[in-house]
Amino acid sequence: MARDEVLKNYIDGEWRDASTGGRIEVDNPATGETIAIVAEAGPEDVELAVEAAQRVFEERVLIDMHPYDRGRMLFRIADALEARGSELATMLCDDTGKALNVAESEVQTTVRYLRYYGGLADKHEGRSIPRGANLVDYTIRSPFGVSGQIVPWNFPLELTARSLACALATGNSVVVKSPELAPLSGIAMAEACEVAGVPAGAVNVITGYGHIAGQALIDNASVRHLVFTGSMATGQNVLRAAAERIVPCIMELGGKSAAIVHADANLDEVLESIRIGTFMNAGQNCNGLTRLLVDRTIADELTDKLKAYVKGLSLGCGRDNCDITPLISQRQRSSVEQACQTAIEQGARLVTGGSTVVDRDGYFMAGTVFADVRSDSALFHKETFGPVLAVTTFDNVEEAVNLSNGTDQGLAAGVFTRDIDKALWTADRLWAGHVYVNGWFVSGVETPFGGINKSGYGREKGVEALDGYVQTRNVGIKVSPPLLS
Ligand SMILES: NC(=O)c1ccc[n+]([C@@H]2O[C@H](COP(=O)([O-])OP(=O)(O)OC[C@H]3O[C@@H](n4cnc5c(N)ncnc54)[C@H](O)[C@@H]3O)[C@@H](O)[C@H]2O)c1
Ligand SMILES: C[N+](C)(C)CC=O
Repeated sequence: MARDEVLKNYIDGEWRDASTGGRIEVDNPATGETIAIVAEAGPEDVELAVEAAQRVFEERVLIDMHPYDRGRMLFRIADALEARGSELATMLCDDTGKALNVAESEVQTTVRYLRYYGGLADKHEGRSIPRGANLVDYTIRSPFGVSGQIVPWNFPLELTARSLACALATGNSVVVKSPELAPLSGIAMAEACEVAGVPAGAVNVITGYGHIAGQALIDNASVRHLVFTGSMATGQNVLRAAAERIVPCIMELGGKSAAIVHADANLDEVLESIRIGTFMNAGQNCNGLTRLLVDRTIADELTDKLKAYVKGLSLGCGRDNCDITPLISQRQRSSVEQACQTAIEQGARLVTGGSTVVDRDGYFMAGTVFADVRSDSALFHKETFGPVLAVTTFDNVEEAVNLSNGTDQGLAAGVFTRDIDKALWTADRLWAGHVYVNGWFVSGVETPFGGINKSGYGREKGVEALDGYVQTRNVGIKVSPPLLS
């Protein structure tokens, strides 16, 4: 792409400039340099996109397609993305700042979501309900219509695929609002849909700011289903708009997930989980390992190990596959720095890091560990979304579970122990959508994902996700006995 080319919105099968003529400059978080310019969609563009999606729904284009063919359409989108795999991984690296190996894995996960739900498209069945001799009764699992999908910047390609695949598999049409900080994945997804022959208007992708294009999407009367993945504050705003129109929502919000480390844990496994759970993608992971709850008897030993381990992690550009890559923006880095400052003011002990990296361009922040983090402090409760770990000690299993459950969120939780009884007892009591035992992020596209409490509701991933994209309707038929001659 030429640097001054403005990348367009994909609406009704066509590439369109923004009606406002507005544009958004996209920068590389590792350098601060502009890498692309995208059209800034306004309310008029959103209206056009929703109209196109609504027409597809009213004309029953996807509903009447054989589910097997909807599945094959998803396979073709997957093929189109896979064919550009290494190019897309590099794009993700530059657009979000993440490490190339993380970006490669995101592309693979994206392809797997599309194939997984493609395979399920003809298996999401209704049921027949026995009601006696003179009645036939069955259910139909119908799409909602236009699904408005709002995507965050931390995993923009796989999170676009995750919701879009479920929506198309079940016959909904889609308008995706890509994140303004990392909009290139949405464009790549639209390009793949075009290559795959997705009917015009079935998938529309707009790039624009949340408070303008996002707001116009959630307020649009024809949008009958919302999927929001992002922060709690924006999620509450989405819910208010949805409440006005009684629109169902899938809410995938943030977390403050804790790992419990018992005295018998394999500490090397714990450190490896911290490398990926806390520091991968600069800690910008909704289900990241952000709090470490450690048995007091091993707290000093583990904190010393942690200090050496985190200092030894490589920091640098995503293209060099470093462990700690830049944050998405200067604003995000300032917010993380502020959280560190508050932690110190509230009595936490800085073990390592805590500051921005000043000797290079980009939005880098050192890998940071705080010990003695009090359970009433902001660092214990508030999502930081940066490379920061908060360590707190416990004296017994009940206290560990209470500390883990002691925030108003509940996306993920973990336990490290060699004792299977202790692991199962704890897993049962950890109030979170996911419990990881002896390894962080041990889940896949086929395992259901979602929050408890203020981390949201509804499930993405796994077979369960499809249920959130359909409404069950019932047909009851009175059968009259035939006239006997
Ligand atoms: N649970 C999950 O699956 C999951 C996955 C990834 C990220 N997250 C969460 O996302 C957050 C980070 O992402 P973020 O900073 O992009 O979140 P964000 O809430 O700032 O933005 C998310 C999306 O919402 C849009 N938006 C902003 N204001 C809007 C408005 N008024 N109306 C409609 N849309 C609007 C943005 O443009 C963006 O596309 C973290 O809290 C993280 O935990 C959750
Ligand atoms: C997309 N995921 C689940 C890997 C990390 C969420 O931010």
